[in-house]
Amino acid sequence: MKDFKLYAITGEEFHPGRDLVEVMEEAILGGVDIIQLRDKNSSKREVLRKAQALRELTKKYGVTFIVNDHIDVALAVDADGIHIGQDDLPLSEARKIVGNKIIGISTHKIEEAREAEVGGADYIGVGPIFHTNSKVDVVDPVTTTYIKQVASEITIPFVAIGGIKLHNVDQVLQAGATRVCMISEIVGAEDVKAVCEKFTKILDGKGE
Ligand SMILES: Cc1ncc(COP(=O)(O)OP(=O)(O)O)c(N)n1
Ligand SMILES: Cc1nc(C(=O)O)sc1CCOP(=O)(O)O
Ligand SMILES: [Mg+2]
Repeated sequence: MKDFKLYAITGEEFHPGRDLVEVMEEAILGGVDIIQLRDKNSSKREVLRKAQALRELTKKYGVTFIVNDHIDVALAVDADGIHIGQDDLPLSEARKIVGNKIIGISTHKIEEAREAEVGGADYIGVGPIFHTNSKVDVVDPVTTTYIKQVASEITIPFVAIGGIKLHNVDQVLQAGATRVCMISEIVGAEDVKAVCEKFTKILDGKGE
């Protein structure tokens, strides 16, 4: 897969009154290089409509597009890939359906990371690093210790997620992460593009 650094997940509850595509376009203009559509509340038809719009946007900018949970929607809009959790379809079954599209898997402990790597995942999510209010059924924070474990052992790309903010991202990078993923800190920002530019600079080693 094309490598990435700054991963934004949609979260419309964090920008009431603002258009989804507009917010995600600002994020891309600020340096986000991969976007995931995550929508826990809409009907399948509505998720499809949003996925079509985000597919068009990400194509325009050459940004990778991932769909969370809905493999059928990902296929319908020709997304670049899917993101699945530990309770979703197993990787081997998902692979039969999506072929060589990107498959990302959430992991919360090293055994899950090893299994994902051996099973042929394209990347793993590593989290939640810190406390997060953006996911209801979330496990306790795994802390930066888990990043260190993954960084020292796992060879496929990994992205840190969960409670990551401008004020704590340094801890995440110091632990060995080179890719970060956020919902609220990005899409809930007053100036989405400016926040993403700050993250981009930090990830490029040019931040303050
Ligand atoms: C990059 C990334 N990492 C982890 C997750 C969490 O996915 P999942 O465990 O499927 O939980 P939900 O997002 O569906 O609540 C993710 N979406 N993206
Ligand atoms: C969707 C999700 N998955 C997580 C995991 O650890 O698997 S943490 C998380 C929420 C991330 O949102 P925020 O950046 O607002 O904390
Ligand atoms: Mg999911």
